[in-house]
Amino acid sequence: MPLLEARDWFIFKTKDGHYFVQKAKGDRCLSVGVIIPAAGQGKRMGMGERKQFLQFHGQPVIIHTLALFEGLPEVDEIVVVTQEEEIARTQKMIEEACIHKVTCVVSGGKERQESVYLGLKKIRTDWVMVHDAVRPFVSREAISRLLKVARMHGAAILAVPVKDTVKMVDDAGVVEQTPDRKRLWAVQTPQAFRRDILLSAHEQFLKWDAMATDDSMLVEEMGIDVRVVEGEYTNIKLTTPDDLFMAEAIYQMRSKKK
Ligand SMILES: Nc1ccn([C@@H]2O[C@H](COP(=O)(O)OP(=O)(O)OP(=O)(O)O)[C@@H](O)[C@H]2O)c(=O)n1
Ligand SMILES: C[C@](O)(CO)[C@H](O)COP(=O)(O)O
Repeated sequence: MPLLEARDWFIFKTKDGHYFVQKAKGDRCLSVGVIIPAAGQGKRMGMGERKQFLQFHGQPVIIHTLALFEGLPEVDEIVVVTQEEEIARTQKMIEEACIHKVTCVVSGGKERQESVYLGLKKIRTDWVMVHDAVRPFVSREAISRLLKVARMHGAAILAVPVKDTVKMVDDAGVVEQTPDRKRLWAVQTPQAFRRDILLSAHEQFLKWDAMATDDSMLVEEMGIDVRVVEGEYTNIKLTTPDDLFMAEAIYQMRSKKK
């Protein structure tokens, strides 16, 4: 919760004593950037080509994702983070696809978190969305909902209610606990933050030498409330080969709607 709410302003105090002043009513003149982490190996997909570069209906997966953000008026800048050896090829794909909002393609790190941090140090916008290159199906409507909430509160993420029952299981494969499903959400990207909040969170985790599987966790650990915005079940992350069948079904469903 903000430390102080004065009419149009929030003042946040984080666990390690940082203060952030957040203008409420989502100051629309603030610039919005997107960091696209695309430096993964795609081990679980298990294909020769890294999954972010797999051809899908005539374009690499990453280009489908970038084209979406290129077409969003709210987005001022895109920074792509990829493997060092993929930078030249990625830049060429971006040029050929006429993606003009990409200001730079930078080399990523061993972990997703490091890649995002390297992108964060390059981007200069007031607001930052972090979106996985391998989530090509997020909708413009969901992104607009996310930005509206983030502008009001400083941090927001897309997520969908969990459909299956989820259990905590110990190392011996024995069920330890069944959390209340009504309170469980499957988290997606984009995740949207004030850039200063996200940068401070990443730098704090670097000091702690700690890891997180999403950017929201870093901000949560700073004691800042992160709002959940309902996403869509079609906003899948291409992770394992079966996801490609789902991707084809989503693509066909959307083509029929056009
Ligand atoms: N060191 C890393 C690891 C992941 N990513 C990116 O983060 C997104 C989500 O990561 P994930 O789905 O786990 O991709 P991979 O790490 O490639 O998958 P795997 O764990 O199967 O290797 C992807 O766009 C991936 O390219 C990244 O930029 N840098
Ligand atoms: C950030 C994320 O997409 C939210 O669900 C997910 O945590 C990424 O996990 P990955 O193992 O790096 O794909």
